[in-house]
Amino acid sequence: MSKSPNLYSDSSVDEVAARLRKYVLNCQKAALSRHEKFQIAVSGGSLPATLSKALLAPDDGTLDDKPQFSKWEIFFADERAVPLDHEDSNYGLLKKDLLDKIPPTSGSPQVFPVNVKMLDNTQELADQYQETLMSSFAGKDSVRLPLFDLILLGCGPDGHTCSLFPGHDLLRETDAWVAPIEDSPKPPQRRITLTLPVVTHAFKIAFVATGGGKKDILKKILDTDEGRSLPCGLVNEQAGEKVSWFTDAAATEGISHPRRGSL
Ligand SMILES: O=C(O)[C@H](O)[C@@H](O)[C@H](O)[C@H](O)COP(=O)(O)O
Repeated sequence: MSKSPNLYSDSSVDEVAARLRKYVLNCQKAALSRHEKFQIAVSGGSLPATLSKALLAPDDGTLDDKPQFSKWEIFFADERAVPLDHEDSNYGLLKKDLLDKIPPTSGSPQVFPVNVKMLDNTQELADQYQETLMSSFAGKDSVRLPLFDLILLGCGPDGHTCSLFPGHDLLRETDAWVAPIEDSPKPPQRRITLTLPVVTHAFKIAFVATGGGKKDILKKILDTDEGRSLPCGLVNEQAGEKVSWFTDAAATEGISHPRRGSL
């Protein structure tokens, strides 16, 4: 069993964003030294806004403090089966919150949205996205699982993450890298998602959860046995110290998690 996840709790969202920036840039540095690119996956929800706050803050002038966006490959940890300009699209959200705001001088990331020609069939949408991952991660070699440098996730009030929901059959998926879901309890119902083995295989996994609305679920996930079987709890259990939680004081009130890391 791997060690516990790291838990960082700051007093404000601005401080969470500052810490997240440092963490993402550390991950970027490690990734660039491994393979000269930075391959990440991001979810929807409130994450893109916090990520934008983190990454678009002024840098300190050193290379280590600059997002080198031209070396980034951005994939989606989950996506809704809607057109890219639809208000429910995670791509659309990331575009609005982050991509459109990156100054031209900072370079442009390569972004991998879903193939909108497949929106009518979520199985095909998932299969196509898996093909996209295969060509980006496998090259000519066949790999068992894609190895993301970093996966950035949110945590839902029921403990879901990506579009992996508590008690859903998808949590038992072991073959597919990307799977369809047609009965998401969080609207819209039709989505695709990275599967649990892909998430836990990543080099690093970061959860960003802020605000008093996350307090009860974070306590459950981080402090109770029941929470271990929730999707976020499963990621914690299976990926251990590769996981870091970026939270604020409102979200962690009353938590007695054993390892409050410092970064
Ligand atoms: O597309 C989605 O619905 C998300 O990827 C989902 O997993 C989200 O990250 C959580 O629901 C947390 O959302 P909030 O950060 O808005 O609470």
